[in-house]
Amino acid sequence: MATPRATQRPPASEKPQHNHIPSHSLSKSLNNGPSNLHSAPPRSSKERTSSSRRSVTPNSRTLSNNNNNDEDSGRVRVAVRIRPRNAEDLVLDADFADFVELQPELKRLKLRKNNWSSESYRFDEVFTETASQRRVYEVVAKPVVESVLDGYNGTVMAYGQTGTGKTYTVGRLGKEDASERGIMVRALEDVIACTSLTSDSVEVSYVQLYMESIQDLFTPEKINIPIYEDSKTGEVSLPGATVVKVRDLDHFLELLQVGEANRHAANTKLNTESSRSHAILMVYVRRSIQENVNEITSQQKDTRTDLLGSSIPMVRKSKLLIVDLAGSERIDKSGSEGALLEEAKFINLSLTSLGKCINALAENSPHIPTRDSKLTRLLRDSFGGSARTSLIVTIGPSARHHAETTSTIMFGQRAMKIVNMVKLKEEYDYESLCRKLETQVDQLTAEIERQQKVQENDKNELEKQLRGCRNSYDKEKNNLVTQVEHLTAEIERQQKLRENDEYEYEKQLRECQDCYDEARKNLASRCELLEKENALLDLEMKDFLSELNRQKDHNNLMRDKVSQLETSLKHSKQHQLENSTYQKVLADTTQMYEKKISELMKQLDIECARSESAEEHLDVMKKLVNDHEKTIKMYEKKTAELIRQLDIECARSESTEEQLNLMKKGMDDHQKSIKQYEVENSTYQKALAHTTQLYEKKIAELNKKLEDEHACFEGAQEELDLTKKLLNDYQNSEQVNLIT
Ligand SMILES: Nc1ncnc2c1ncn2[C@@H]1O[C@H](COP(=O)(O)OP(=O)(O)OP(=O)(O)O)[C@@H](O)[C@H]1O
Repeated sequence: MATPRATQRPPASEKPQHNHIPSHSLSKSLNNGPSNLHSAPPRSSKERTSSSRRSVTPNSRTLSNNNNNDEDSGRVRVAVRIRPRNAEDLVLDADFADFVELQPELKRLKLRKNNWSSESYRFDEVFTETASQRRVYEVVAKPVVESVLDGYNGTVMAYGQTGTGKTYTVGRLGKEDASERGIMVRALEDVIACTSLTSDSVEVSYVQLYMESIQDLFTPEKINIPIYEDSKTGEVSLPGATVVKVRDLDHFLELLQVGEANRHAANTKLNTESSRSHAILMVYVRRSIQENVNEITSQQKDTRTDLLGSSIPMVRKSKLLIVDLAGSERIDKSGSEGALLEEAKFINLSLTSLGKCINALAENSPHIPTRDSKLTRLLRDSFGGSARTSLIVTIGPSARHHAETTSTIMFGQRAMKIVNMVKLKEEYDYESLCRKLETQVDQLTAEIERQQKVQENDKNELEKQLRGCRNSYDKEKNNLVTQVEHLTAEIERQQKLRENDEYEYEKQLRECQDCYDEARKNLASRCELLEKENALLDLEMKDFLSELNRQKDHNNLMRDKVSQLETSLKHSKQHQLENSTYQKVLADTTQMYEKKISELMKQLDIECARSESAEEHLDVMKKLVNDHEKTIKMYEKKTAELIRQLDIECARSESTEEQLNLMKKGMDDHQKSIKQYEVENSTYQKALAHTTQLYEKKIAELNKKLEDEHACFEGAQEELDLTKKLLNDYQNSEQVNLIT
């Protein structure tokens, strides 16, 4: 219940309804089915919400200005629902049909006053006792929910006497049977389905108003929660209440169950099954808008791009109130006493002040007593404010409650006269812009840091590679140098060895040659000597032989002589007697000759032995010559082998020299590639410096942008604070005026 429309000034951030009137894809199904309380607005095919929505694809949300129901679109819609008869009703009220007559096809309800007169009342919808929960939701609440999704505040409220089905209609969880789900669950189901998990948010608070104290149903310890009214926007909120961000429907069902349990616990404490409090579910929907660029007028474009030179994201922050009021029975009829009476008075106070406000609004009264109770303060926006409101009034079938039913019907009738001025709750989403820019700056900074890191890494990698190359080059160079040194040393050593060997071999060869020559010479001289000796010996032998022969001849002669002598001796012996002297001389001569023969024989033996030994010596010498010849041959073979080895060594030395040349060439190539690396490295460093400069420039620009944006934001904030202050002052002065 807001101040009269004439006195309301739409805040700068809000748009009057004639610009945008909500509609939503969800009504599509309804347009073909049963009519709903709020006229279904036509859709533009252009506007579509993003595909990241949680389920169905929403349709157009823009209305043409010449909508026929334009005048009527802000009116509070009222439907009436009758509870099916229960056992008690069946026993006690057989005459019910005579008291109330429902004409759903005419959307009328007839109440019989007395036997001869009855009154007929027209509603936006009349639900019979067979109406399903789904139909009630779709007709009563769904248009409001769609409106909320389009950025308008909305209220769905159940009003009626105790036990007529308010909680059943609004708060039924339908745990066992989903078809029994009430408005709260179905509304959240649609809200969750039509919002994006990433860009939108759905939050809920659940409170009860009991004896003018607001208690948090999520955190029941929180009582006496103060109401905050935004003097500028007229928005009513409960900053002290727990706000829970809804993840999904199951999460919401859990939350609602907790709230219901807390509400039930409070009722049980009061020893009653009926709800003694008003339960209010507040659903805060925040949706970011991805507007079609073609649909933004150039003026809008200017205002949305002036500040930062780039488009500012828009956000729609709407609120849905689903209210399950306490029973509206009369105190005298309920027969309450003591504490219950006090409680009933409070319930009545809030309901009475709600009734008063409704009356004042219905009669276009200049003063609406919204501040009389917390309920009316909380519902300030719902009746005569900027919200789209649907009211479902529940009645019981019992004729015994004739007065309550009539009063409920009259309440509904008066509420139908109230016309709200629904306003789009759209504003610049500075928060998300700030977040977006901060994220962008963070991302850019991170990107720059990443790039710098990458470049640094590249540089390090290149330097590492270069170092590696240099190291491997140095290593290789050192290796090569060492190898060359080794090889040179080896070659030198080999050469030295070779020279030594050569020298040694030559020496040996020379020695061998000398030995050989010497041996040959010796052999030759020896041979000569031996030959000479041989010749001598031959001569001697010949002499000996001739001598021997001569001696033999002499001997033979001697023998002949001896035989002659012997004959003579015989003769002599004969004559011995004749000549003893002669005999003696003969014996002496024989003796002397025998002695000479034995000496000659001895000499002959000696000469033979000498000749044998000379022959033996000759054999030895011949053997020695043979051995010498063999040794010479062996030396020749060895020399040939050494010459062959020398050739191999020469070939090896040549190949080593070739290898050395190759290595030197490799070294030159390495040096060339290192030079190339150095050139590349300097190019990379230049590019790095250039990129770094670019990024630094970019960061500076972004920082400047951010600072400008902060400055704008602070300016706007200051303006906001100033306006708030002015409005507060104005309200204070108005209150002072009212009191006076
Ligand atoms: N349309 C309906 N169909 C079937 N049962 C219903 C219907 N409406 C109400 N009831 C039943 O009637 C009883 C009372 O309903 P409910 O508690 O919703 O009334 P209420 O108006 O919320 O009462 P209170 O104000 O005392 O809390 C419940 O048992 C409920 O299940």
